[in-house]
Amino acid sequence: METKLLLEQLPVKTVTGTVPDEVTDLAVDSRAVQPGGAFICINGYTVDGHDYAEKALAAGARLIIAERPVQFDPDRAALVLVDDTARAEGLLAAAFYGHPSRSIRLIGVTGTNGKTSVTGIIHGILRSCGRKSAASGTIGFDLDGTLYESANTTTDAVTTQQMIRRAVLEDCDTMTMEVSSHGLVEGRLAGTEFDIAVFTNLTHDHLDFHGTMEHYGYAKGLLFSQLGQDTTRTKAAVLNIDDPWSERYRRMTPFPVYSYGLAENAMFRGTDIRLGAELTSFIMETPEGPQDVTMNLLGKFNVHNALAATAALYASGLPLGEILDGLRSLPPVKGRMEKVKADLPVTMYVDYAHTPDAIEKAIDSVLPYKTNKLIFLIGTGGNRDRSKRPIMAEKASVADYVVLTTDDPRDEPYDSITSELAAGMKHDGFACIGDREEAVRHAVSVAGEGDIIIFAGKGHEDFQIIGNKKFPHSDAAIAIDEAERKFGRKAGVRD
Ligand SMILES: CC(=O)N[C@H]1[C@@H](OP(=O)(O)OP(=O)(O)OC[C@H]2O[C@@H](n3ccc(=O)[nH]c3=O)[C@H](O)[C@@H]2O)O[C@H](CO)[C@@H](O)[C@@H]1O[C@H](C)C(=O)N[C@@H](C)C(=O)N[C@H](CCC(=O)O)C(=O)O
Ligand SMILES: Nc1ncnc2c1ncn2[C@@H]1O[C@H](COP(=O)(O)OP(=O)(O)OP(=O)(O)O)[C@@H](O)[C@H]1O
Repeated sequence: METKLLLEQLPVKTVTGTVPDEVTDLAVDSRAVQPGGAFICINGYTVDGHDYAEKALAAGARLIIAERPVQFDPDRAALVLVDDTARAEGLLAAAFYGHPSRSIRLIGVTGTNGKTSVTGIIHGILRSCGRKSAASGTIGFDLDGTLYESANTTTDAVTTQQMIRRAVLEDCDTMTMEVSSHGLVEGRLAGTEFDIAVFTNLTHDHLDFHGTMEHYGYAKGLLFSQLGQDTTRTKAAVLNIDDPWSERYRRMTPFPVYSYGLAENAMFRGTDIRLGAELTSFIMETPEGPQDVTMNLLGKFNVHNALAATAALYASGLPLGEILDGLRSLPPVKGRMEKVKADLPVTMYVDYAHTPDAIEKAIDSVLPYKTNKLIFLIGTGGNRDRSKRPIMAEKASVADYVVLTTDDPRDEPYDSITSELAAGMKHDGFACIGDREEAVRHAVSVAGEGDIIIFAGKGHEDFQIIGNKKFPHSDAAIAIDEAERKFGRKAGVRD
């Protein structure tokens, strides 16, 4: 791309050195720099990208975008100073990749819980209708059925624009993105044009980063204000009427609102909900009248997620009949109240609940058909929001027996995590076992025939991060192994 055109995107303070006619690539990581490319220096939480400018130049960078002067040879490269390189990254990346978000229908999904689920439901419905679709988030980047790994729920701006561009080149008509509050606050989405913004809910999480719920709530609100003010465009906000924050988000955008939830005035409303161990049924009230829905997604929270996805797709113009056919045939979202497929005398689920609200919702989803004991295993990550730990255990106390363990302990000692969880327990029926494999085995060992066990916190993940290393880990595989041992029979794992 012509350097002149690229730099027109930015409020530039100064340009020094020899400006190349063209820039061949953009990078925020010196290790990814291509000869003839531009390197953007980001001051991160761990290191300062400005300290890697020299490496970037050695790798062939011809343009350095920085907030402060760095050493460079003015005959071989140029230095562009700006106020905020994180914002610059978004604007440059959007321009460099040809503003791909303008060439595709882009749906953004934000909220404390449910982003992965709603994103997966929208993507799954579109694909089941034979449409090409892309999705990005915690699970990775899914380009119409091919999954690529990604480092974050909402990736850095360069990666984000690259993904949208790939979706455009693959002729996807829609891309659905999980939008984290971190991503919004850090400007990872600067330069990204959303058509539809979806809000799931706002409850306690990430207060180590945002400080207060008020700041956290406003961070999520950025998605709605970033829909912009150009009302000649067909855009929409999809809001959960049961969450009080929706009223504030409604006021942040001039675009039409499609509401959903269980409250009476919701445009897409769930009533007559029947929760089962394998299926969920409900009536969906819609602008086209009531519809019967039976789906493989479990738990009341998934009724909310199904309503959100339906409202978003309806707002995008997909016929209601096609949306509901897709919803009815959708498999469970990976690792979200996903039943462990094994013929055993216990019913086991793997779930990703790692916030107080998600734990409450996961337990609520099995209470209607629980006949024996409910055993609930929860953990939390190390070196992250500690204030939620006792509240999580308090919510988990509704279960008959609770196993307190770790998700990704990182550098934090097991005991510090489990003891902070234990502080919130409301009864004595619990055990603290920091080693997650041992904890999973213990949960199974105390179960009797007819009991339900929920393993929460790791969901779809097949690893555990201990220290700074990833180790293979699967709650389901360990649970099946232990259950076979306990009940003295092969599990007969089903497809
Ligand atoms: C705390 C946080 O947000 N960290 C993010 C941040 O990392 P960082 O600031 O530590 O980066 P850094 O290592 O200091 O590097 C600074 C700069 O130097 C560059 N560098 C570094 C080394 C080198 O050799 N050369 C070089 O150029 C880096 O590429 C970077 O541009 O920037 C990275 C690149 O964009 C992110 O991957 C990383 O997310 C980490 C993995 C993370 O865990 N983030 C969490 C808090 C997060 O953002 N979570 C939300 C989801 C929340 C939810 O569940 O809802 C998310 O969207 O993922
Ligand atoms: N709408 C919802 N309301 C409350 N809890 C939910 C909802 N949807 C899912 N959950 C619970 O939250 C867990 C995580 O769900 P999901 O991964 O969809 O959320 P997320 O917002 O993507 O979370 P994360 O950003 O941590 O990946 C689920 O396993 C379930 O226990």
